[in-house]
Amino acid sequence: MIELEEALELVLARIQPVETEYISLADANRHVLAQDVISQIAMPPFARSPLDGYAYLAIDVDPRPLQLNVVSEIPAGTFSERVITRGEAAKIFTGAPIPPGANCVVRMEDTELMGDKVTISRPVLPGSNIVHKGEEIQEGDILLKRGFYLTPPAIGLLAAVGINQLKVYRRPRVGLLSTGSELMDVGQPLYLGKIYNSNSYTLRGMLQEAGCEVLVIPIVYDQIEDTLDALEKVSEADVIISTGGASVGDYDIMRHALAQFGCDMLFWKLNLKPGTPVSVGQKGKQLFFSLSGNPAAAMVTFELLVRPALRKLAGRSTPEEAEFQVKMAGCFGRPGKQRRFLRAQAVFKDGVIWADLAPAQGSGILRSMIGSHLLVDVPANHGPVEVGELLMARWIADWES
Ligand SMILES: Nc1nc2c(c(=O)[nH]1)N[C@H]1C(S)=C(S)[C@@H](COP(=O)(O)OP(=O)(O)OC[C@H]3O[C@@H](n4cnc5c(N)ncnc54)[C@H](O)[C@@H]3O)O[C@H]1N2
Ligand code: MOO
Repeated sequence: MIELEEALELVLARIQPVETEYISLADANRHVLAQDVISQIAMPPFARSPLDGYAYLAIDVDPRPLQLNVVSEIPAGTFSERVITRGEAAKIFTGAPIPPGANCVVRMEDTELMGDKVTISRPVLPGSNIVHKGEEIQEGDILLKRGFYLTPPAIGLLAAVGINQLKVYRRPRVGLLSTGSELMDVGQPLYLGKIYNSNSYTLRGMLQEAGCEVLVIPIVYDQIEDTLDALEKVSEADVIISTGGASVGDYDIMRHALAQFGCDMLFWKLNLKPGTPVSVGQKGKQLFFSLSGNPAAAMVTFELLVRPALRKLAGRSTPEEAEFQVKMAGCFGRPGKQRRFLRAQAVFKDGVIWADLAPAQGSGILRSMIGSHLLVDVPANHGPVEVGELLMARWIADWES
C-alpha cells in the first residue's frame, strides 16, 4: 500500500509526452499546444472606432454645440485616407479605422446631421472613444505557451491573429476496459445477478473531455483469457484503464492478467479511500491503470492519479492541480484509518469556500458525484470531521447538478 504522492511520482516518472503534429485551427479544441505562439500582427491592427458616430479633431475647449462639415464616410471593412482637419468630421461606424487627423469619436446619439453638416450637442475631449492599435495584442507578443490546453477562448485568440495551422501534441489514445462478469450493456433487459455497465460511459466522457481518443472494450469477463484478449485489442493505446477485478477476491484477476501480459507492476493499492485497490503496470511505452470497479471509486482515482498522468502524456505544462483550504459545511462521522477523499459541493459564502458534503460517500454511489466540485482531503487517522473545520481540497471537473 503506497501513498498517493509516491504513486504519482512513480507514474509521472514513466511518462513522456506523446508525439507532435500539425493541425488546422478548426480542429484545435482540446488539443495541447506544442509550440509557443507569437503574434505576427497587432490586435486591433489599426486604431478603430468603438461606436457609430463622427470622428473629428477635438480640442479641450470646443464650443457647445459644435458644428462640423462631414467630408467622408467610413463603414467597417473600409478605410479613408482623407485627412480630417479642424472643422471637419468623418461619419464613422463601429469597427472602422479612425481616419488620419481625427483624434476622437462622438457617438451618433449626441449629433444631428443636416445635409453635409453635423451638429454635436456634446463635444468630447481629445482621445475619446478611440481603440488604439495593439490595445489587446502587440506584434511579437507571446500569446500562448507550449503545454497550453486549447479551449474556445484560446482558439478564438489564435483566430484573431490569423493563425490557421499550429503544432500540437497528438491526442493521447486511451483504451478502456470494463471488467466484470456481472456486467451487461445498456439496451437489453437486466438478468438476475447482473448490473448495467456504467463505468464505460462515465470514463469515456471524462476522457473525451480531457482531449483523449477513446477506444472502449465494453465488457470483459473475469477470466484471464478474456482479459488478455481485451488487452490485445487496445495495443495501439498509450494508456489502458480498466475498472473492476482490482481487489482480493478470487475473481479479482486484473493485476495477475497484467503481469501475465508482460507488465512491470509499479504498485498495488493506494493508501486512500475510495478506490484503494488500484494497481499500475507498464509494458514498453504503454501504461496500465487498474481501477476499482466501484463507480464512484473509479472516478475519484481517475481524478487523483490518472488525470495527472494523462495531462503529462498529453504535453500539458501543469500535470497536477494544487490543493486549497475549504471550510466544512457538514460533518462526517467515520473517516477511518486511511486517508479519505470526500465528495462535496463548493459553496461560496462570507468570503469562504464551504465544502457541502454529498449525502452518501460510499464507493459505489455514483450519484454522489453529480453536483460535486471538490474532493476534500481528510488525512489518515483523522477523527470525525466537524462542521466549521478547515481542510484541504482539490477541484474536480464541474459535474453540474
Ligand atoms: N475481502 C475484501 N473485499 C474487498 C476489499 C478488501 O480489501 N477485502 N476491498 C473492497 C474495496 S475497498 C473495493 S473499492 C472493491 C474493489 O473491487 P474491485 O475493483 O475488485 O471491483 P469489483 O469487485 O469488480 O466491483 C466492485 C463493485 O462495482 C461494481 N462494478 C464493477 N464494474 C462496474 C461497471 N463497469 N459499472 C458499474 N458497476 C460496476 C461491481 O458490480 C461491484 O459491485 O472491493 C472491495 N472488496
Ligand atoms: O477503496 Mo474502496 O474504498 O470501497 O472504493
